[in-house]
Amino acid sequence: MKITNTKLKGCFILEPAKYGDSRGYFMESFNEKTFNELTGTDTHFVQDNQSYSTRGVLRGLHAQAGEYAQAKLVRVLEGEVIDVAVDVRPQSETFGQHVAVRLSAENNLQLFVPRGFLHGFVVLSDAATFFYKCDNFYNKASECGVHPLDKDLAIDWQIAESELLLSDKDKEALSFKEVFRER
Ligand SMILES: Cc1cn([C@H]2C[C@H](O)[C@@H](COP(=O)(O)OP(=O)(O)O[C@H]3O[C@H](C)C(=O)[C@H](O)[C@H]3O)O2)c(=O)[nH]c1=O
Repeated sequence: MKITNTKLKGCFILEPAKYGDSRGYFMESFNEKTFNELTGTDTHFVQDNQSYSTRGVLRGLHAQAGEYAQAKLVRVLEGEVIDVAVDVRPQSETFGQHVAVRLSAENNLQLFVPRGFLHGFVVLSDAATFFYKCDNFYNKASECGVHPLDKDLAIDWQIAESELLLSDKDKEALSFKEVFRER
């Protein structure tokens, strides 16, 4: 397992070791001991999520607030996405900054999104199966979101806006400044 820092403290890109042979390949896609040693965290995931989306679907930017905040380890089982994590940790020096990482079944990369981040992704391939581990349970009442095309965040989703497909919830999401007005 290789780990790479991003410009956002605690947000890492991980690449599992892949063992190929004449049959195909094997990899440990996740190992708690290895993960915590490499990230220097004491993370225990409790819920796995999976979603399937066609090209242009954008899910996000979401987070759960307060005691139900979730760290996520995200990866793509099929297809390709641009995955985005936005730092909204109140005291962070990189508050409001984001990373955008191309994750695909091909490149086998994973992104660790710590608690205190907004998260979202857009599908670039014809379809994508997205899989992620969460270190806290789903709690609908704690859900919060920011519009993914927010002008202040200025995220480059690398796809024409005309191709995007958002849920009504995401279309109606507040702007970054409306959600974090006190900053
Ligand atoms: C997140 C979640 C949702 N649901 C139910 C609630 C709805 O009936 C249905 C679809 O939920 P939603 O439209 O919020 O799904 P996404 O738009 O993919 O949301 C996710 O999108 C971005 C990428 C994230 O990082 C979050 O994990 C999550 O917010 O699944 C559950 O039952 N459990 C869950 O953990």
